[in-house]
Amino acid sequence: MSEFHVRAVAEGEQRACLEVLEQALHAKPISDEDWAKMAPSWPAAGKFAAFDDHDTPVGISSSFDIELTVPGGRKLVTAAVDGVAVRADWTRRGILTTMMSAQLEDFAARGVPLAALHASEGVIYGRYGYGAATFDRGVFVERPRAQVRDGVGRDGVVRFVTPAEAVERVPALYNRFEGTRPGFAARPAQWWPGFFDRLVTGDGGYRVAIHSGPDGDDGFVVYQTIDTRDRTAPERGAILEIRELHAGTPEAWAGLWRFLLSVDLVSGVAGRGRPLDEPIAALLTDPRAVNTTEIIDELWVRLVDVLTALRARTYGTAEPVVLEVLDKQLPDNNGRYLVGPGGVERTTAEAELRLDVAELASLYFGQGFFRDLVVAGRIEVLDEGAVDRADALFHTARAAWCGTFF
Ligand SMILES: CC(=O)SCCNC(=O)CCNC(=O)[C@H](O)C(C)(C)COP(=O)(O)OP(=O)(O)OC[C@H]1O[C@@H](n2cnc3c(N)ncnc32)[C@H](O)[C@@H]1OP(=O)(O)O
Repeated sequence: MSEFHVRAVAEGEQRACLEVLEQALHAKPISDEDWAKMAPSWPAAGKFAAFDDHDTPVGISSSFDIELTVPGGRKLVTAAVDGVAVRADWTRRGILTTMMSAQLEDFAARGVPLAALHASEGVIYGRYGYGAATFDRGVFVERPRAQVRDGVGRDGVVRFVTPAEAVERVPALYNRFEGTRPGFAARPAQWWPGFFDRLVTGDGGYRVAIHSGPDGDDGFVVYQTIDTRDRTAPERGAILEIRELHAGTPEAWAGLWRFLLSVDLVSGVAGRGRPLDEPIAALLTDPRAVNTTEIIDELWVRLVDVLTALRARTYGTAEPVVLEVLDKQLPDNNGRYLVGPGGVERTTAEAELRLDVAELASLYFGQGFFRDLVVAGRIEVLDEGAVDRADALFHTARAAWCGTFF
């Protein structure tokens, strides 16, 4: 059997690595035109690949640095892991495992305290210390029933912009939002060409509309319409599918929804990947016009440096708890941590709860409960009183949401 070796991707090898990814994701081969758009978002830096005996790439794992807002509002440098794939004729030989090790060691050596990714499947990343940490919601709003309440979302103006204007204006607009929501991602310059520009200048028929309030532009939406009408059912209308909707103020958010629900010949507005606590039902006269179509994990998070990550966030009011963390890949993280509202430190005190770093990661953004993972046999309880304390410390009222795909 042929052997593989994993190394950093060299300049000029990116496109061949992207081909591995596109094939594994069952996408079309990348055209020259598409590559020209993608290339700025696909530098060699931050990529590890597996190569066969002929130095042909057969696996790829990529990342770039972003900043994520953690509970309490601080921003933490995070390795955004994207573009992970192994060619179908090379799977289940340990290539992903080798690439993940190389990548995690690189993050640790560079002092990057967090890593995050969107998982294609739920069974892959737990073994590398990642846990599902934020969640999002699919919604379908039935347009004929959906009346926005009077007196909200009326003060601003919504206007279409051309793809070229969107490419020029939206990044600066987004960067002004400065999210305080846990999970919010500051998008680096590298992110925009391959994700946003490619979307709005491509042939998917996406429209971009910007909302302006009293202080200027303060929100935007990217959507496409899918016409489901035919001669036998003309009343069916089109489905308007939101791809991105971000707003800097509640009024801008309400104004954008008011606009979307006003578009004619549309029977429903659908959105995937929306925040769990987006108050669409509260905005409408008939809350039953809003249907939740799915709730699914969004960001999988890895605490690369447990102490730095735990220290970066704030905690609720409760007596401190002693957690013993187990980390097979990054053993420097092994040990006990005293976590309380006053701060976090390493300790030699007796452990009260013992858990793997993946379980801790899944609770880090304040979603989910220690109690649930105890019930599921995923946290060892050494002191029963610690479970409620840990939940009071870690859980956050506001739903964590990233809203940025990578
Ligand atoms: C962040 C992102 O980019 S998400 C996108 C991920 N990419 C994809 O889904 C593209 C299609 N899939 C693939 O390219 C590959 O199957 C990968 C990358 C998911 C896995 O690569 P492989 O090289 O086969 O993984 P590797 O051999 O290291 O497997 C390690 C372990 O995970 C298990 N595993 C890996 N992938 C899967 C899977 N999709 N389903 C179930 N188990 C899996 C293996 O069985 C193995 O288990 P073991 O240690 O008990 O033997």
